[in-house]
Amino acid sequence: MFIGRHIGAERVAVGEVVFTTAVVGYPQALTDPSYKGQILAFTMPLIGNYGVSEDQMESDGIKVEGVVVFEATEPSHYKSAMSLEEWLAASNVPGLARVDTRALAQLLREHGVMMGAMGPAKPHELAKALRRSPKYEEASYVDLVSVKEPVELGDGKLCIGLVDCGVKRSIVRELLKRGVRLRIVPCRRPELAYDCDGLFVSNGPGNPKLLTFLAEEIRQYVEYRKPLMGICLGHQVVAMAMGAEIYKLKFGHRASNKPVRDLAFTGKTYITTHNHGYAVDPRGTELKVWAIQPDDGTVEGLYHESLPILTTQWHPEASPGANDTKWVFDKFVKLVERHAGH
Ligand SMILES: NC(=O)CC[C@H](N)C(=O)O
Repeated sequence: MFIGRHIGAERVAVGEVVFTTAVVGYPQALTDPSYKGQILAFTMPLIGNYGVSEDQMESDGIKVEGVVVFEATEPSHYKSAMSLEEWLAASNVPGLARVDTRALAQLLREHGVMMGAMGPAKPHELAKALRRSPKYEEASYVDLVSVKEPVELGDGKLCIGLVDCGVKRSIVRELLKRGVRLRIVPCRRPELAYDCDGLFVSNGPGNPKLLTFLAEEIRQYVEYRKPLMGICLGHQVVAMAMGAEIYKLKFGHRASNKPVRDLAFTGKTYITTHNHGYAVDPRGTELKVWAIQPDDGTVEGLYHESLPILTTQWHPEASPGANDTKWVFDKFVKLVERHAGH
């Protein structure tokens, strides 16, 4: 039990408690749909210094269930529209401040991530809320953050279909910047984009093992031998489609300075942004590993020798984080161009 100062919405939240060691980028993290179902603790002790503005949002609003910080600071930035506390209150999301989030991170590192409840309530009420809530691994979140109907964006010649499991705005921006047309389709209806020149499966929340319906669809798409890319949840789903196993990491990778070693294309080690609790074991499949996380050997990138498949477990769009691996988007768009004969 951690006791702190209640901030934000006056209500109880339940979710899987995870931590990020990112130092800046809290507006992007809080609005990343991949965090749906999770309570996010920041080990960086000062959160809120530069307030909140629309251009930092990765979706239409806060997606985490609850926020844990040491100090929720008052903003000082010319673009800031409101403080972290005001934003949480306006978004109906509870927060907990004055918590030793580094001690919380150590606890999660030792015992692994776990479900938690937080809010202005008595311990037994929180315990009850926790008991009543479905477990993170068993709950399906993608439908809550996917588009309901297809959306077309951009006006390039090349068309890329984007299967939306909760895509970050910065991924959409990176693809559009490269002059393509995007057809964003609901995660349950990927076939609406099969006639595009390439297919992209987005990041997203929850346990990838619950997405067998999507992996099955992607397996069929692979038969067309058209370009296919996945980021994070998308990487996991593409790997599942090719027969890979998924396992859960003890406490995940959530940071904006994780190393990724490129073993195949550039031979360099990059500083990258991560937000994943699950990982892929591609042994026994036709997929080849092109990138790993050197600290624990986690598979971070996959490709296929004869099919145009490219994936990353980390977030090359960064946001928040270093822009060192944006070239992965160039690589995919070139692949799509080549296959489309442009
Ligand atoms: N950012 C993501 O796409 C996260 C994928 C998945 N929910 C995981 O935790 O591993």
